[in-house]
Amino acid sequence: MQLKRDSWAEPYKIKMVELLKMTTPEQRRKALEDAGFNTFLLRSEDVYIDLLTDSGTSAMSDEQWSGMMRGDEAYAGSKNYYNLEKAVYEVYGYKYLVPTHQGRGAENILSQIMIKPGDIVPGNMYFTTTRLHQELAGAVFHDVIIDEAHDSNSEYPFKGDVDLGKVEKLVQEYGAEKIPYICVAVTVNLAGGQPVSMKNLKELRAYTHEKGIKIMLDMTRIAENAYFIQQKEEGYRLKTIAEIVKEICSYTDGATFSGKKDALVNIGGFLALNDFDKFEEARNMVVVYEGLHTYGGLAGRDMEAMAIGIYESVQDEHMKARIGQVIYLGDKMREFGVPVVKPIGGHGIFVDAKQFLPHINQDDFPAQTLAAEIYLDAGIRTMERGIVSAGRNSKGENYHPKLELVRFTIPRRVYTQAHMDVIAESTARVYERRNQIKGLKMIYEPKYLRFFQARFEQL
Ligand SMILES: Cc1ncc(COP(=O)(O)O)c(C=O)c1O
Ligand SMILES: N[C@@H](Cc1ccc(O)cc1)C(=O)O
Repeated sequence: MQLKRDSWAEPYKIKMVELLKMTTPEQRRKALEDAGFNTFLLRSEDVYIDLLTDSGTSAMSDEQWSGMMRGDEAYAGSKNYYNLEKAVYEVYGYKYLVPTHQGRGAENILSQIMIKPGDIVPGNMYFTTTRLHQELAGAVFHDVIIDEAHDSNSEYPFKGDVDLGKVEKLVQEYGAEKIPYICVAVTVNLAGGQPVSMKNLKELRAYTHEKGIKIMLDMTRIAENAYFIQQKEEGYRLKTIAEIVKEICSYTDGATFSGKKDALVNIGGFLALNDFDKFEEARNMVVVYEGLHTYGGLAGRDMEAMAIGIYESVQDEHMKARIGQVIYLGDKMREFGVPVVKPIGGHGIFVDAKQFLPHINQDDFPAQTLAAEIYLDAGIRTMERGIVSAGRNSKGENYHPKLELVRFTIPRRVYTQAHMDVIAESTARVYERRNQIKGLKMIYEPKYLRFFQARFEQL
C-alpha cells in the first residue's frame, strides 16, 4: 500500500488553552429541555465541542492580541480606523470604508441606501439576516443560484454560481430599473459553504454592466471561496489566495463583511464601496445606527485586530489548513455513511437531515431534531439550517427549503484533528440509532429570525 504523503499541518503553535467541560447524559438532557430543544438557547458552559458557528469564535493570533493593546480609543479619527481602511484597500481594493459592529449592521445600511419599496433583489441563495434587511427596506428577494445548489448530492464544484438565465428572467419580468443590485455571496453559507467560480463572476459583471445593475458582494468568507478557486478552477492553480481575493472584489461595486469569520476576530464588520456619493450616504447613516463613521460601533482595538486578521486570512498556508480540517471531518463522516452535502464546503460540514431521518416529515423539523440528538450524544453543539431557519414569507406561510441541513461549523484555529475524530464518531453513533428518533413540535415562535429563539417539544 502506498503511504499517504500529502499531510498538512496547522501553520501555528498553541500558546494558551481554554479547558473544556465534559457533561453527563443526564445533564445534557436537562440542559436541552431547558433550552426548548434549540441549540441557540443552550448555555455554552454545557457544551463540550461548540460547532454552533464559525462567527466570532476563532482564535486570534499573538499579533492580533498585540494589536488590541494598540487600540486608540479616541471618539473620532482613531488611528486604528485608518489602519483598517488601509487593509480593506490593500487586500480587497475597495476605496471607501464604513465600519459597523458586525455584518448585519452593514447589511442594514446597504439595504437602506440602495433599495426602494417594490424593488427586486436577486441573490445566490438567501442568507437570513441579509434577506431580512432587504425585505425591511421594501424589496422582494429572488433566489438566482444554480439548481445544483439545492441538491445535496450534486458534486458540481461551484454550487454557489449565479444562474444568469434566472437573472435575465427577472430583468424581463420586472425591468432592470427595479433591480438596484444583485447580492452575490461568496462561499454560500446556506448551500453548505459552496464557492462561486471566477468565470461566473466575470460573466455576471459583463451582464450587469450592460443592464446597469450593480453587484454587491457578501464577502464574509471570501478567502475560503478564493481557496476553492485556486484548487478547482482552471487557470488559478498558481495564483495566491491574496491575488484571487482581489480579483473577486474587482468584479463588484461594493461589499458587506462580517469580520467575525474570515478576519479571525470576535466582533466587527464593515460596508465597503467604490462610489463616493453612496459612501457619503452610508457614512451619514452609520452615525444613526452604529456610531461615528470612524468607529461604527467598534472599539479602536477591535478595528486593529480586524485589520491584522484581514492580512492573516489571505495567507495560503492558513487557508490550506483551515479547509483541510473541514475536509478531514467531512471525509471521516462519509466513511461512517453519514449523508453530508457534497462537495465539502468552506466553513463546516452540512449533514443532510432529510436523508439521515427520512421518516421525519419536514414539518416535524428533522434538522432541528437532529441537532438536538447530536448534542445529547456527546455535548457537541451544531445548528439547524432548514425549515426553521427559512422562516415565513410575507404572507405568513412557511418556506419549505429543499435543503434540510444540520451545520457542523468549524471555528478557525480552535479545535484539533482529535476533536474532529470525536465529532465524527459521535455523529456515527446517532446515525446508528436514527430509526428510534422522533420529530419536534414548535411551541414558541418569535417574529424575526425565529431559529435563534424558537422553542420546541418532543413529539
Ligand atoms: C454569509 C453571511 N452573511 C452575513 C452574515 C451577517 O454577519 P453578522 O453575524 O456579523 O451580523 C453572516 C453571519 O451572520 C453570514 O454568514
Ligand atoms: N453568520 C453567523 C451567525 C448567524 C447564524 C445564523 C444566522 O441565520 C444568522 C447569523 C453564522 O453563519 O453562523
